[in-house]
Amino acid sequence: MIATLDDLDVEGTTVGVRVDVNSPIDDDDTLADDARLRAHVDTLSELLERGGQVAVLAHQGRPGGDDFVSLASHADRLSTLLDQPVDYVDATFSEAAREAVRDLSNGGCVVLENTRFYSEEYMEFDPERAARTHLVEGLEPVLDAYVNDAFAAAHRSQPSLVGLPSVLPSYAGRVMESELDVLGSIEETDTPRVYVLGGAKVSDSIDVAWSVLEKGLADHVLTAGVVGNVFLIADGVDLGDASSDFIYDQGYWDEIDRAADLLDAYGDRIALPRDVAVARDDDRHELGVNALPPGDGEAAMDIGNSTLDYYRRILSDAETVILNGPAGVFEDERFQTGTQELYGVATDIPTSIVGGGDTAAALRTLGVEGFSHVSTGGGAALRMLTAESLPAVTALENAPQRPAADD
Ligand SMILES: Nc1ncnc2c1ncn2[C@@H]1O[C@H](COP(=O)(O)OP(=O)(O)OP(=O)(O)O)[C@@H](O)[C@H]1O
Ligand SMILES: O=C(O)[C@H](O)COP(=O)(O)O
Repeated sequence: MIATLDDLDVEGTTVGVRVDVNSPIDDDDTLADDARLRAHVDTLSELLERGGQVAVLAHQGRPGGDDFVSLASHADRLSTLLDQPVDYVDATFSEAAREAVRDLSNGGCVVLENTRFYSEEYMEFDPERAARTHLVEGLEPVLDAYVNDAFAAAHRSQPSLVGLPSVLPSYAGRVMESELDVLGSIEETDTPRVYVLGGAKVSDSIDVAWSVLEKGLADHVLTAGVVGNVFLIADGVDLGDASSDFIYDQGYWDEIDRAADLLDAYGDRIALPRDVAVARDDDRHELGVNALPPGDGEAAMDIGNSTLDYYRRILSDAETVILNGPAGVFEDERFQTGTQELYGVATDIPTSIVGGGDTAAALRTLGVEGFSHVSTGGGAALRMLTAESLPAVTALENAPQRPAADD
């Protein structure tokens, strides 16, 4: 049983709130998209309005990446979204950070620096060991409680996610609560239930497919994106060198055998693309699977129209659809059709659940809306779809005793 904000006596309490605001970043190292920040506004404003002091903890990017930047511009944006001053301190658990937290008055909010600027926060620990990291030992003395709202990072066992809840009374924020509610009860949704697996996380998607087919949760699995390409190769289709090299370079070559095993075991419930789109003379050009391989240097970048017709027919009977990952390279407008159309069909299904940070961003760009639930999580949502436990959620379940709620 996980405690929520309803169980927390907030007035006068200093709360460390872990959010996931890992976002696209512009060339000047500032925030390019605030969707993930907006998702956490309810949790943060509730805590502030109920008289708490809030220290926000988050990561941005991965070491070495162009998006591995400070949270200064996130704090600026948060100030606008919360309509109140939000301090920022370029420290996470040092004396400077503790001082900034101690200085908070009731209803005050400070954003601490990118947790991953410190190496421990990019390592995986068990909760007991995570509790003895510098981040946890540095912050614990100035916090009364911990709230985890970072569902999208809940598959990581890093100190700010599993260490702090080992030593502080801990609660799920509103985002975490709603994600666990929806993604944790998929087996109760109406059938026929269809899973659409696209995007580029091939191993994770094959794990999900195994799990939902084996457990009888999926009436159909539709494949698209790089996942669909791997299944086509597993089915004996020659996709040409460009797509094959891409799959090899991404480290997914071994997944072809796993996809073939899955087709052997559950082929009657797995749908494969019937055509693909490639770039030819700078335009989109569709090729039926029978016309493959494509020309030299041409890669399968999207699903084509006959695949869309085929998938539309399967989806027309569905009561529930769960989608993860785009159907094609949506960043290139020639290859947006698959994602736009397929996800568009899904909005007409009574229960439609979408996972994936990139996917959610793509859908906003493409103007596709009207889903029952759009998850903030990519890897975390996929992991949850396999019914595996998430370390940060387990840490909340095992968190220490808490003070009683105010009502
Ligand atoms: N046929 C294809 N060939 C190459 N790349 C593709 C293809 N189809 C989709 N992609 C790429 O897949 C990427 C998104 O896949 P991913 O699985 O990471 O999505 P996601 O789960 O929504 O993302 P996130 O990790 O942000 O949660 C996009 O960058 C898109 O260009
Ligand atoms: O964007 C995400 O999926 C989360 O913020 C987790 O990021 P990570 O994959 O770098 O741990």
